[in-house]
Amino acid sequence: MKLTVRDLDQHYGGSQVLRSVSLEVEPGQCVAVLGRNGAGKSTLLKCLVGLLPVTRGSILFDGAEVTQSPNYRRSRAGVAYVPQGREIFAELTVRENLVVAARAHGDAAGEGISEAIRLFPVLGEMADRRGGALSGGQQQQLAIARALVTRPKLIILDEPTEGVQPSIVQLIETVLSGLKGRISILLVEQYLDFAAAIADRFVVLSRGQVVDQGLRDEMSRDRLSRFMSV
Ligand SMILES: Nc1ncnc2c1ncn2[C@@H]1O[C@H](COP(=O)(O)OP(=O)(O)OP(=O)(O)O)[C@@H](O)[C@H]1O
Repeated sequence: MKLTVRDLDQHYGGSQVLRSVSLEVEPGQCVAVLGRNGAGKSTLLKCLVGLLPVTRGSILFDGAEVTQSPNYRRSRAGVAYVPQGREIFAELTVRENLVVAARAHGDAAGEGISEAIRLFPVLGEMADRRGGALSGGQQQQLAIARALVTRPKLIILDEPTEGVQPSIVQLIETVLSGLKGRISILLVEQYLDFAAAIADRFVVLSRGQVVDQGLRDEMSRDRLSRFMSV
């Protein structure tokens, strides 16, 4: 799926958080949005998936306008979202978390579930454990798996490495790299090494504006780190 974002503005009450944000994710490409805390990265993702209204601009999936479409319709169109903080169902088991997501997308047979467990084997081992009993890294794997069982065309992830140990960061990197080409990926990330390992392009946000963007290989670490927290 191709994602096109044009001149997006967003306000929380009187304060403007996004300022004329434009970006594109080509089919099968991975784009990483970088920027300091409070730059507006999470707000941008929530606007794209329909969890926050925009005040101006447009969002297109494969050229079709979805700017006013509700979240469920964007999800049906093939967009999956992995929010910051994971938001898995803590009281449901790992299997139930996956089944709920699969059923919501008409995949009652759960073929997507077997595939997700193949990618994240620990979820098979923990299938009967409550989501809330998993470690942070296991919950992140579950959150990504839950997005993948919907068989998305575009997956949008908000800081997937936050609070996750290095070996799991490596696994997530491998999984996302393997999906690239088939699925478009938009990710918000503070961890530059991880972003650099999988992203084809970087978009840098500062105070709600795109201040820099380009192909990964064109953007030096110095150029990027001017707009990062570290
Ligand atoms: N619900 C809200 N109501 C009012 N202002 C908000 C709300 N959520 C976020 N903001 C403000 O919007 C701005 C952008 O926040 P956002 O969470 O999008 O930034 P971010 O780049 O994702 O930062 P972080 O990395 O800390 O998540 C911040 O100034 C924040 O205080």
